Amino acid sequence: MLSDKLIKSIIEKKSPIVVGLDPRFESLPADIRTKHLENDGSTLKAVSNALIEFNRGIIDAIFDLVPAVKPQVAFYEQYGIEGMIAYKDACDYAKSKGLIVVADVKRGDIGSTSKAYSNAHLGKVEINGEMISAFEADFATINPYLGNDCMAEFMDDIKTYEKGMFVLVKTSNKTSGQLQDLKSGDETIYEKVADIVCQWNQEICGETGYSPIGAVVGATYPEELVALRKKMPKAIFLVPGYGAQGGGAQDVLGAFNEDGLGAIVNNSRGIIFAYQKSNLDYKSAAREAVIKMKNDINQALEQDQKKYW
Ligand SMILES: O=C(O)c1cc(=O)[nH]c(=O)n1[C@@H]1O[C@H](COP(=O)(O)O)[C@@H](O)[C@H]1O
Repeated sequence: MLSDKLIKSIIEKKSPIVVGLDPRFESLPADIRTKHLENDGSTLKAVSNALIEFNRGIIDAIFDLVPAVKPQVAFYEQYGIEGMIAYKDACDYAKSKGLIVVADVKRGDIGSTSKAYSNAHLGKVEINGEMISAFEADFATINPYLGNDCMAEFMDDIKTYEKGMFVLVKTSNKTSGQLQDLKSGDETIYEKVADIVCQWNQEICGETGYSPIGAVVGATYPEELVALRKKMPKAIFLVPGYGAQGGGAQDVLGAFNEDGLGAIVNNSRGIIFAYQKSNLDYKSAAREAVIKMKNDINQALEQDQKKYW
């Protein structure tokens, strides 16, 4: 089961970290930008080729240190079809290096439309009797706003192809409370979503005790992380908001179970653009940033008596 694969890789690499592949063309190293603009002019293709070169460099620099990467589709989609070619390359290249890929697509619609999203990112499409993969990720991020049936449509593919999903429970952004913190009866909306995740966790769970149905909870809400961890013991938490959004090692401690497992912390800009605050080239700077993040989190876990290894 995918949750077992992720937990085992976290243990093997001693690294509960996911690197966010969220490239912005204007922030890429000048030599990469110049080379591709010279080759292809001011075109979407030039950008796409630059993103491919940049991402491959990042993946080469960090694949032995972390279990997973998380490409956020918006950074590719903005460049149209050419951008999506770079998105697919990020997924495929990461997988070729043994990494687990979290497709940050934040999908969810009426059931039948969700099924099409699931086909695109986790499952396959049928063409003339043949089953073919479009984008082949492992996990997808899911927006639960439309309710249970929008999530249920991903379950077939999760079971058939050993995939998983991370459901948005309490997001890291400033105004996440505007809807998510509203009360319905005794519980907030995000607690209601957590209840749904728990129900899915009863239905599917791996030998490590963790389910491939995980939860997104932001590093920027450390108290909520603690409470939600107790509420969803079998869910792996995807924790964004570390680094650029202000979260640090102490803030994410609550995401981990007493066994020292159960969470992967995402950092995108703080790793891929670490070179901007360093004298190193972009690959070495990304590697250094991952090592520092790993040490910081492991040290905090050790002090909290939660370190697994
Ligand atoms: O689902 C996500 O990954 C996500 C959820 C959330 O609550 N907050 C959040 O920042 N994210 C994503 O995590 C990444 C954070 O990027 P950095 O702030 O650069 O580390 C982006 O890809 C966001 O879209």
